[in-house]
Amino acid sequence: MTKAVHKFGGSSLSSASRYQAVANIILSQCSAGDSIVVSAAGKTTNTLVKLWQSHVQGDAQAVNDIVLQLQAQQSQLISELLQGEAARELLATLDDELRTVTSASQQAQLHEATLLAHGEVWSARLLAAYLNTLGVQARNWDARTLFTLHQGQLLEQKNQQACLSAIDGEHIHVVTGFIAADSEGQTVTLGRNGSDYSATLLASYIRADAVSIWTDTQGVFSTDPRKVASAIKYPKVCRGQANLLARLGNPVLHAKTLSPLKNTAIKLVVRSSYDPEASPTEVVKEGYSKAKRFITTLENCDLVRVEQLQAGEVRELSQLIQHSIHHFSQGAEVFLLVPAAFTHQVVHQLQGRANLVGSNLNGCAVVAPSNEVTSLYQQARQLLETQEVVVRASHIAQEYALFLTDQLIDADLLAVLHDRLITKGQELAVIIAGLGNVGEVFVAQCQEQIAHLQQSFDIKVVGLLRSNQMLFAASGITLSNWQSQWQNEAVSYTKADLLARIGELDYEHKVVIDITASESFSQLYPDFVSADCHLISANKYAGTAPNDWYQQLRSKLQERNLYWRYNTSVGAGLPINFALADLQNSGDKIVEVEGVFSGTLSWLCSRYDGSETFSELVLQAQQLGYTEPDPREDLSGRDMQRKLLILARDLGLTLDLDDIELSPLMPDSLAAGSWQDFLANRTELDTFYTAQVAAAAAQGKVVRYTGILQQSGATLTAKVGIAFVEPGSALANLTPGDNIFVIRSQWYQNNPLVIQGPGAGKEVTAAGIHSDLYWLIQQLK
Ligand SMILES: NC(=O)c1ccc[n+]([C@@H]2O[C@H](COP(=O)([O-])OP(=O)(O)OC[C@H]3O[C@@H](n4cnc5c(N)ncnc54)[C@H](O)[C@@H]3O)[C@@H](O)[C@H]2O)c1
Ligand SMILES: N[C@@H](CCO)C(=O)O
Repeated sequence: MTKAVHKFGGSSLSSASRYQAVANIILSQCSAGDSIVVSAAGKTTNTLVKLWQSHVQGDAQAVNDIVLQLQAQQSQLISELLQGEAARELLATLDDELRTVTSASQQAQLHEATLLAHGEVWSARLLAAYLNTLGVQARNWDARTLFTLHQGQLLEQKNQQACLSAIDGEHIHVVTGFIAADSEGQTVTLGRNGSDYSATLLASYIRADAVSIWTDTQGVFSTDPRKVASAIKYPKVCRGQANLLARLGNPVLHAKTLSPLKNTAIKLVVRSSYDPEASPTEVVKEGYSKAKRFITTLENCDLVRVEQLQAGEVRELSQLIQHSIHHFSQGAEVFLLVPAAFTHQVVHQLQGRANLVGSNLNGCAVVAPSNEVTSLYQQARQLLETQEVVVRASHIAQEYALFLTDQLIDADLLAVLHDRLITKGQELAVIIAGLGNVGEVFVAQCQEQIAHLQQSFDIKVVGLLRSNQMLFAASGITLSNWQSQWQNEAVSYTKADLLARIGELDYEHKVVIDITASESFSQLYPDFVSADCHLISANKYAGTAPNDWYQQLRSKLQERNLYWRYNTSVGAGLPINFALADLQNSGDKIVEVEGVFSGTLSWLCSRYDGSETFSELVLQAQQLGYTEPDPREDLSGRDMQRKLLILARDLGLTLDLDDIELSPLMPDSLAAGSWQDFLANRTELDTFYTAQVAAAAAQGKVVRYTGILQQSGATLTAKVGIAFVEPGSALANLTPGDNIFVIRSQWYQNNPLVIQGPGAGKEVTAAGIHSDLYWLIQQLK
């Protein structure tokens, strides 16, 4: 049986609705035998610390006020989550505990760690009780009965026995984080981020398979994503780098968290309790992931020079102040980087061997693969200089460069540093789905194109997908002979297989390029976005999906800072979406887009002169690679209707497909049945079309298939259909296969902006997809 430990931090439990979200995660991801380690809800620990300070200052009024505040907060959580007896029981216990706190304070018998422990005890008790009301067999554990320390050292054997006998396979075990007991049974705390440490300790004692740290960020990023929007979430980070980051200011993982995992195969992942579907970061053993680039910031530290630093002394000091301390040697001297609040304690402990050499320092550290550190150090130094940041001290080591400065590295400066130092030298994994007309040409062009793009970005095609088989190679497929690799290595796959392979990719960036004509493939987009993939589509289904689904996809992309390009879905390689976006971004207001947006229908109408039947021409258009897999998608007007909807949504309109009026270029009788049925009855199409031609000719006109999107005040016109146009007009004189987009806007009112050119065809479409890929890379660089 596999066992997992999940840890939820304070922000994940900050309100009743957050508890409910956590319970949902537990319901969907946990099974009996799993353990849930919890921190104190929201800011409860801070409030308890304030209570302690008021007690120390002898401020009885403040103690009372804070007790009332805690009572109100906890009672509210209990009452919102539990009912009846379950609620009454917890409220009564809470009252008893707070009464004991007040009287202990009055009698000067309050004990700091015991007081702080209440936060975790309340969370574990409430979560277990709430899970029970949901029908989960949950049990709540006070970690003081599981973890014992003697003189600051864990009693490993005793703890392991206690944990193994407590954690049975029948329950979900909700365990308090942060707290333990000493050998006299007194409460001790495990320090900052102590609950993460509790989770990995418990996992090591019960020999769990995996630990998930659920937090408010989606994983480990190249820098703080709250400050830098373009921070890159890494799918995998090595334990060594994670450890170093923890000591150099990255708040996601504490150095201590990793120590119980040493010499174990326990998997550690960091994921978001706010977005459980988002792919996590896995912290892996050395050698299981390439080293990445990071930049962290440091605030308010002191630099202390130490004489004769003993082995293990830094660990003891970290234990003492319950905060990780970074140390390094420069020349023959050893330095400690200590959070300023603890310098006094550290200097005191070192008994005359410590000298303060810099105080109130800020700064940053660049953590990177060792062969890149020297050049990054030089670039960072120069950048800091140009930004007029005074570097008081710096240090370069094998895996990082450290800069200690007077000024704070604020979000703007961090964004500049991140942009110049971290986003370079990254890799993009490309997954191409659909190896039909366009897809095959795209892959053939890829070899040369990627060599060209490679100059600025490392790109690897890692996946090729057909509807039933895929070829996946995480280190890259050799494009010069992908066909023979396909013959030997392609395997059939399910959606789950595909998502698992994408989830395993150790790349900074990933993109799925959809060159299928498959609606079901487009329905996987939300999963791709959850796996942090950018999207490029030639396929029109996602862009024309029902509005709610479409909007959710857009928000999800935005939340994750991911891009979606689909320029070829309208007008093939023509820059129509670019043009509309540019006009709007520069303040213009588009009032009308009119024209011919189907390569197939343009080709058919322009080529038809009566010398060949219309259906004969349809088969030729299919051969030329203009049509959709089933050309009735074109003849029905549906494909052009989709294009008009994509344009309308780009203009900010909230429409669905059926809001666009449509008249087909084929008789309704041919819509049903298979393609073979269509072929058997194709004369019906010929009769239909000749009738249209005759009707147009009677008016001195010719047949074309056109579309219009027009906004006039509150009136919106959106339709595609058969039109009879003047023989000399621009619509009549299109080169067969060309599209034309006539754009009227505030700025292009009387003399419209016209974009015209090939609107279908495998070469131009494949080239258009390369243009989308190029655009994506420009954004990522
Ligand atoms: N042909 C053009 O000129 C043109 C222009 C612009 C956009 N497009 C769009 O490009 C897409 C591809 O067009 P095409 O002409 O190459 O079509 P196609 O039918 O020749 O190729 C599509 C390929 O996708 C594969 N496929 C289907 N479902 C799949 C799945 N679930 N996973 C992986 N592969 C799958 C099919 O087996 C087929 O090989 C369509 O969406 C089309 O609308 C085409
Ligand atoms: N079948 C489509 C392909 C381009 O989207 C057309 O003819 O326009």
